[in-house]
Amino acid sequence: MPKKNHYDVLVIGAGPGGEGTAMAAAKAGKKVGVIENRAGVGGACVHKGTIPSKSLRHVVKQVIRHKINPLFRATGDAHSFSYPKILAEASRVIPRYVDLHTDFYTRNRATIHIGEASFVDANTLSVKFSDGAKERLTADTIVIATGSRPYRPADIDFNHARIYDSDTILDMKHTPRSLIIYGAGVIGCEYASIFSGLGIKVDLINSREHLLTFLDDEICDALSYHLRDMGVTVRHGEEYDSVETSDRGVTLKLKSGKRIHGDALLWSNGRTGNTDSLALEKIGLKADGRGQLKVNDLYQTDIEHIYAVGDVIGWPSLASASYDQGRSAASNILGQESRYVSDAPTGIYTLPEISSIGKTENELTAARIPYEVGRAFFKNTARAQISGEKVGVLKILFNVDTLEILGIHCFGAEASEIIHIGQAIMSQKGEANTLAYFVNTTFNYPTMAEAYRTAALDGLNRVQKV
Ligand SMILES: Cc1cc2nc3c(=O)[nH]c(=O)nc-3n(C[C@H](O)[C@H](O)[C@H](O)COP(=O)(O)OP(=O)(O)OC[C@H]3O[C@@H](n4cnc5c(N)ncnc54)[C@H](O)[C@@H]3O)c2cc1C
Ligand SMILES: NC(=O)c1ccc[n+]([C@@H]2O[C@H](COP(=O)([O-])OP(=O)(O)OC[C@H]3O[C@@H](n4cnc5c(N)ncnc54)[C@H](O)[C@@H]3O)[C@@H](O)[C@H]2O)c1
Repeated sequence: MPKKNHYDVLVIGAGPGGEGTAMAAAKAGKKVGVIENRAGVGGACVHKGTIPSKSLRHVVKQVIRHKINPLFRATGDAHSFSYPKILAEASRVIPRYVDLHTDFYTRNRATIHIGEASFVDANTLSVKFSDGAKERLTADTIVIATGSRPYRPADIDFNHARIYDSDTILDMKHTPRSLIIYGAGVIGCEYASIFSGLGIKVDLINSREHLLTFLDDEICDALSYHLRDMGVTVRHGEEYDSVETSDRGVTLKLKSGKRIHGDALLWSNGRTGNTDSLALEKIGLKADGRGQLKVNDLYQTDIEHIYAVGDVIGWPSLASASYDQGRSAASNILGQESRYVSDAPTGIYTLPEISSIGKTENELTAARIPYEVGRAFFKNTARAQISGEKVGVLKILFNVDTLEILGIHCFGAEASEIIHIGQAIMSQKGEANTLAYFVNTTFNYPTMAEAYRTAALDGLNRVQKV
């Protein structure tokens, strides 16, 4: 094998997981190669997932403001914003992001090979290029960061012009009047917000009994209320039976006998790990039924020098966690101390957004931990009064005896930013993590962070001894 084709570390996939690994290993002086089967770096995160959906949401938020703000309403007709137009605006961020991150690889001398990787043996990968040519690369260590893609049941015709998943919805060329979303997980709820925000009638079909069951009940209820308030019809406990299509639309038949009609269908019911093209059988590794790989706390697969990070290992399947898992895998490869990523906060970009960290009320009750709740409603903060973003609440759950903060749950504007203040305090050891911080520290005013002080005072008032 020519020396130029041998690497210390070879990474498959240039999404957040692959980038985190590649950057950390390259900075430590390792010779790093990255194999990526898309034309540009960034992974599904940049091309199909986090970045386009958040950018789309950002533009939709601007449209909503435009529609409701009397100052702008007089200047034009907000209804002329079609989905393709909004998509075009939102998509501008992608090439900028790809250029920026390509530079990161180049500056750190990590070589990118654009092609499809598959195993030849446990130290050799074959790369198939778009023209059919192949090249072999070898490495001491290999990191699988191949991510995931939408799960597509065999009985749904995803080639039909009216049926989309979260990848293909980013190519939709028309503005439907009504949209059925099947699957009310994070992706389903975020897109329900986006499309209802555009004035499109949305039917959100959930196979479970509540939305996003991992959230605190109160936050779940608030999300349901606000989705319905935006015109989304939410149906729980429903399972699809079949999908019928015509040139004009889609009918989703449910096992309960209901027939839901829509101009288009967005299927967002789970994802599959990208492992089927890796020829894992050549090295004796096996993915589970969802295409995911099992790893230990060091992100090693059953083969010591083959690691896996990101969506391909399943939970929590977040860009934030994937990047840090990649950095941790690199630390392990380098023989340094590393962190198993188990503390990622939840950030859900519905309208309004949701963020949380730590335990929910249900979890604390089940564990018989004596806790109390301190709440602050955004409508009572000066900053929310000024910005007009008055919907929202910050909840702090704390131990009644020690005042230790056990969980923070936030619903409303900038929730995913605000959460980090609480996260920083919760990560302190011992007495440094108490409610007292928020009442004994002066914060900028007017800010949304004021909600922490209000919630802490509310909580303390509840535990004052009589
Ligand atoms: C609609 C949507 C919205 C999301 N929003 C958020 C959010 O707001 N916040 C958040 O934290 N997370 C969000 N996520 C999740 C986030 O995008 C993923 O967790 C993240 O992309 C996972 O990173 P990764 O590096 O594991 O994989 P990916 O980003 O999927 O990258 C893996 C790359 O490897 C490539 N690849 C696969 N197989 C091969 C092969 N054999 N050879 C070469 N290359 C290969 C893939 O094509 C891909 O480009 C969202 C996801 C979706 C779908
Ligand atoms: N803001 C964010 O952080 C964000 C946004 C979008 C997506 N994501 C990530 O993408 C991942 C995929 O999102 P999603 O909405 O496609 O899927 P999801 O895992 O949230 O679930 C979507 C739906 O699929 C079904 N489902 C999922 N797993 C199932 C199982 N094991 N058994 C039965 N039914 C199951 C459920 O009906 C659920 O309503 C999420 O796990 C999330 O981490 C994150």
